[in-house]
Amino acid sequence: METIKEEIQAAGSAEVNDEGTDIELHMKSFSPKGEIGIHHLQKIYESKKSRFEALKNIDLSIGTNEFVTIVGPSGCGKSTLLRIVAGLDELTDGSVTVDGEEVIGPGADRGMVFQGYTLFPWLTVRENIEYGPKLKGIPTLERRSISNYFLKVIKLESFAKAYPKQLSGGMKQRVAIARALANRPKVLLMDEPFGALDAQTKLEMQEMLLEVWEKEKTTVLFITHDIDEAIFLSQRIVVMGSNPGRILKIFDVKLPAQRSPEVREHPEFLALKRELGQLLKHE
Ligand SMILES: Nc1ncnc2c1ncn2[C@@H]1O[C@H](COP(=O)(O)OP(=O)(O)OP(=O)(O)O)[C@@H](O)[C@H]1O
Repeated sequence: METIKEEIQAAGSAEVNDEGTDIELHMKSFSPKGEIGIHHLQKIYESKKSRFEALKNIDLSIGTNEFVTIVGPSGCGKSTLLRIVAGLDELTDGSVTVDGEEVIGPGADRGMVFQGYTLFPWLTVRENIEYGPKLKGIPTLERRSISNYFLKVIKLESFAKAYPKQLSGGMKQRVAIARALANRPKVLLMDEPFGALDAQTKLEMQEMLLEVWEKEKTTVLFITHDIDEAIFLSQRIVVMGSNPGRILKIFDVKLPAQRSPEVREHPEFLALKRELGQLLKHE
């Protein structure tokens, strides 16, 4: 076992306890940054017959380990913006940077979680989590320590060998989050990840996501239609309007950093909910 311990510690990212039975991954060697810069971004969808300005003059800076949520009416360009930050869509003008480096395509520094369950059905939960690290050529032993760590974080250790079809919707999304995080992204991009879940599961997932975010120190850019969800999760909320897609207003969420379920009754929560509701009603 000593050999395993040495091998993992040499990799600089994990430690084995004294018994050597439980491989525990630590974040020592992991120094996340994840500053996102969106500068004068414009996106035009153009075909022979039509021209549609989906995003106009978007300027937004998101700091390291910040949790920012975008809300706005359907079609205002939220997903387009997120996909451009992910490098999945091309921008027309302006630029997007992560830690000062221009985004020119998808990269392991940005993890993505969508509403649809995008797990590989032919792989087990553990194999899904280990998929990214395996692609990167991370050795089996280290991959195992990564999946052990994230199985614990998402509280699905006993489902390591299960296949996606054996999981509930909430469990699948937990695995999707773990799979994205296993790549050690600096930025987690989430497009309505809890949109398809029932109300109770959604609340549980929100709490779990905040726990994970506090542990992992990743920057999160999150999209939702749900104002309560936006306020509960975020440090800042970006409200977008449509035609063309643009930023209307950015709100600081002045709630305690530690978000317990009771925070939903906080006067600041209720006041912000009213203000956001009013703003979105006119969009
Ligand atoms: N490939 C495309 N070609 C042309 N127009 C597109 C394309 N993709 C998106 N659009 C248009 O761009 C606009 C923004 O779409 P987007 O999906 O980003 O909005 P959204 O705010 O995420 O909407 P929703 O909340 O309904 O998911 C919409 O009007 C959409 O029809």
